[in-house]
Order: sequence, then C-alpha cells, then structure tokens
Amino acid sequence: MLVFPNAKINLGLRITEKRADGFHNLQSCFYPVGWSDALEVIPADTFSFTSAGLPIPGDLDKNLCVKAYNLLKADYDLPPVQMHLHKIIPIGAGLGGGSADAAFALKLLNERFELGIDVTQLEDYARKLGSDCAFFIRNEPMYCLEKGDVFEKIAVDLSGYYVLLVYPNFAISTAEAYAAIKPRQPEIALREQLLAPIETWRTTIHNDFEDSLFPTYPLLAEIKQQLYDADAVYASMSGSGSTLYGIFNAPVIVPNQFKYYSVWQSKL
Ligand SMILES: C[C@](O)(CO)[C@H](O)COP(=O)(O)OP(=O)(O)OC[C@H]1O[C@@H](n2ccc(N)nc2=O)[C@H](O)[C@@H]1O
Ligand SMILES: Nc1ncnc2c1ncn2[C@@H]1O[C@H](COP(=O)(O)OP(=O)(O)OP(=O)(O)O)[C@@H](O)[C@H]1O
Repeated sequence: MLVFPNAKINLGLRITEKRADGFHNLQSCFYPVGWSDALEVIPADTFSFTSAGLPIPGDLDKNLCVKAYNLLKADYDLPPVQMHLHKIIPIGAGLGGGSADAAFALKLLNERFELGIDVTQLEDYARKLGSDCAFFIRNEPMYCLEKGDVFEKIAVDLSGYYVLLVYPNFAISTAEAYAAIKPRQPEIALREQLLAPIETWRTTIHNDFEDSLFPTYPLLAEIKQQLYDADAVYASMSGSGSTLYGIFNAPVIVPNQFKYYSVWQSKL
C-alpha cells in the first residue's frame, strides 16, 4: 500500500507560554500543502525500513515511521512489514514532514491490517510521536492550541490561491528555535485575525519564531521580502523555519533569486 504524506504550513504562530513539561503552548492555524513524501508498506517475512531521496539524519530505527510501527505493534498483532520511504519534503524546514510520515504510517497500518482504530484514537497515538503529528491524522486546516495537538475548526479556506514554498537549503532545529523564544500572550487572539480578509494578514498575522531567527539568519527576512516583491498577498516563515512561503492570487514566475533554493509551487 502506497501513501503520500504531505507537508503543512503555519498561518500565524504565537508562542503563548512555557509549560511545566518543558514544551510550549501555542496558537496557530495548520494548513496542509501538497509537497509530499511517498511511503510504501508491504507485508514481509521480517521487518525492514529503508529510505531513499533526501538523506534523513539519525539512525534508521529512530525514524518516525519505525516508531509509528512499534507503537501499534505494542498494542496490536501486527505482522512484519517492509517499509520504504522516499523522502522529498525538506527536513528541519518547519513543514512537519517527519510528523506527516509518522501519522500516515499509523493510518496506513490501521487500514491495511484492519486494526479498527478510530480517528480519535489514531490522534492519541500520533501525539505520542510528536507535537505536530496528530494534525496529519485528519489533515485538514485547523486552528491549533496547546502543544499544537489540540484542534478547533476554523473557517479559513485558501482554495484558489497559489502557494510558493522556498526552502533555503539549510535546516533549523525545532528545539533550538523554541529555546530562543520569549513566550507572550498576544493582545488579539490569532483566530480573530485569521478570520479577517487575507489582505489584512500582512500587518496582523505573525510567526513569533521570525523575531528570534531573522536576526540570526538575515537571508530568511530577505526571502520573505522577495516573496512580497513578487506580489504575494501574504508571506511568512512556516513553523520554526527555515521554509518561507508566499500566498499568491495567480501562478508565480519563480524569481531568479530563488534558483539556489528548493522551491515548490501549487494551487491550494
Ligand atoms: C514549530 C512547530 O512545527 C509548529 O507547528 C511545532 O511546534 C513543532 O512540532 P514538532 O516538530 O512535532 O516538535 P516535537 O518533535 O514534539 O518537539 C521537538 C522539540 O521542540 C520543542 N517544542 C515542540 C513543540 C511545542 N509545542 N513546544 C516545544 O517546546 C521541545 O523542545 C521539543 O523537544
Ligand atoms: N521520516 C522522517 N522524516 C524526516 N525527519 C525525520 C523522520 N524521522 C525522524 N526524523 C527526525 O526528525 C527531525 C526533524 O524532522 P522534520 O522534517 O519533521 O522537522 P521540521 O521540518 O522542523 O518539522 P516541524 O514543522 O515538525 O518542526 C530530523 O532531523 C530527523 O532526525
């Protein structure tokens, strides 16, 4: 069985407080985008995991796909499988690629082996694998709270717009990005700002990680400005970086300055 775990972007990201467990509470809208990996699972005599495409840092047995398999194996009678991941979504990019792989692995195993796990339970399993993982179970635009794993419906619909993602070919560690953050409750809740017309977002919708990361990596601020120069209606960094995205009214002729980066464009 073959699935295509996709990335997400964050429409706004406010880090509101540090929690007793060391994590941070946040407000954000997670929005799925089509930049995708490919994950194939077939029954086999013994368990194996392989990957191709972009090299993934860390041991193979620490891969989130393997962790997802082991998590379900602890509770269900799962047969051995051969798992193969073709990695396309940039890593350490704020696009939640690893989290998507984990969530899609859970969904795939549940379906393929008819485990009968419902969506709420799948989200609970996903939460154990990472803060971003649970979002990818339903994989639809959501207002996210707490660790980014508690969801409320929100009427944000970008259908018909175009998105251009720019990964500047260097990774940023999520843990390090959080360590540099000074949490703060925003005066106006992000939810309220997101419900206003997209033309207002440029002056209202903020990703708090930009404040600490742009001074360290001025290139990120430059790319954001270049997205606006190319007529983005809204541009921002996604998650804890390093990817920048722009939302456009029409397809974009990719600016020349982006030729050294990994770029991806699609209609939303
Ligand atoms: C930046 C975001 O992508 C926004 O969508 C996410 O908050 C990151 O989620 P993630 O990559 O799934 O993060 P995890 O794998 O759960 O955690 C990685 C590290 O990020 C920090 N972390 C993560 C999520 C969170 N709400 N607070 C945190 O402080 C912790 O130091 C943690 O050890
Ligand atoms: N299948 C996987 N794909 C990518 N990274 C993985 C995977 N499994 C484990 N990892 C580990 O997770 C780390 C970060 O992965 P990921 O690409 O999801 O981060 P990110 O782009 O910063 O996403 P986020 O938005 O969740 O912060 C990698 O450095 C890698 O060591």
